Amino acid sequence: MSLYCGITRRRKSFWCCRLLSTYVTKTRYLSELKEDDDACKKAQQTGAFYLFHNLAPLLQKSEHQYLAPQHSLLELERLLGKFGQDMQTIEDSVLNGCSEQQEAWFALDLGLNSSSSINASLQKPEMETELKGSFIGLRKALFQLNVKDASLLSTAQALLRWHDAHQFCSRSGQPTKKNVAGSKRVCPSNKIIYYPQMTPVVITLVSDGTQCLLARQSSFPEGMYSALAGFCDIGESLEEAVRREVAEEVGLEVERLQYSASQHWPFPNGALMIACHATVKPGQTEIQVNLRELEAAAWFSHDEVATALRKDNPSYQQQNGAFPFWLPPKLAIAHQLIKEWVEKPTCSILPP
Ligand SMILES: NC(=O)C1=CN([C@@H]2O[C@H](COP(=O)(O)OP(=O)(O)OC[C@H]3O[C@@H](n4cnc5c(N)ncnc54)[C@H](O)[C@@H]3O)[C@@H](O)[C@H]2O)C=CC1
Ligand SMILES: [Mg+2]
Repeated sequence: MSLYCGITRRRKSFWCCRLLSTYVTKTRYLSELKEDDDACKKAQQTGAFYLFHNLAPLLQKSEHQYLAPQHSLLELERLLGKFGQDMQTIEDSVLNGCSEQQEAWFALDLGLNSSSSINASLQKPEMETELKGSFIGLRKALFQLNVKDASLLSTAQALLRWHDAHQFCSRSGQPTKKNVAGSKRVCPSNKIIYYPQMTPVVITLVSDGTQCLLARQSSFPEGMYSALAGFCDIGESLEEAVRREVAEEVGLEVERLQYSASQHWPFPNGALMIACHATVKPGQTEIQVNLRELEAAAWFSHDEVATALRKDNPSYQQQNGAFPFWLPPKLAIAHQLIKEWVEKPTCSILPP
């Protein structure tokens, strides 16, 4: 008993003396801001704001990329004042991260929830001039952002969209109230709490050991092929979703599965992409493309895929009547999955 207490005491003092890492400190700070409205309001005073207009982020062009400018609360108040917007607009902002020095970051949409959407859209060009930037759709800008800004703006957009779409309680029909950080909404009449949600999507690179299977939808840019993707159905495990999607889309049965990585993806409405490698039995590679979902699917050799991966700037021009084959850009998890296979084609072949 006394020995046990001794160990406990020593452990306790070890934990107390240990300096928390920057990551842990930052995480705990963010968690406090999500729970404590007063602390979060205080953090807004010294925080930085990313601005959006109808879910399009404010960006500034710098050579070949876009940068996401930040604004202080003071700058924001000046801007809202100038455009005759209500200061209460700031209450619609959502917390989307913080710096290592614990400067909290927020996102605010100046075009949504406006008392007059006509007025808001009229003001957009003037706001852009005032802010020395442009509100650009995330689909257009995502691949020209650095990794940090892409991740921050994707999260912010998903949160802003979720709040815009969840203004009312689905049970009572009453308006719901957002907490200051925007990590939840509560119905004042029945106390139901709504939390922001992501939709799980599986993305699978199927291989037969020497080739990999890539497909394209008619909505993809010409010539671009990617791994097979699909929304998880309710009640499905990850493994079941992969097996079903591959069967539905190309008529094959996968037999082995290896998890690779995951990524938050802002389209269409904020998805959690879960990436896997999978294999089919040698000789069972005949594809039957489901044309309701895909425009085309095909097996590609290691060389073809490795060459396409090396292309930094895909050409959208037809060559000999066809569009050259290219792959999703680096930021997309599909790219990472394909790169992993090129570097180690056996990564999807696990012992049975
Ligand atoms: N980050 C990346 O590397 C990649 C991301 N993706 C993303 O994966 C997503 C899913 O891929 P798809 O092949 O389009 O999915 P999919 O194969 O499940 O087909 C889409 C269809 O599924 C139905 N559906 C079922 N549940 C849905 C839900 N919760 N939301 C929307 N539609 C639903 C709709 O009818 C829709 O037209 C795409 O929206 C795309 O943005 C796709 C490829 C690469
Ligand atoms: Mg699909």
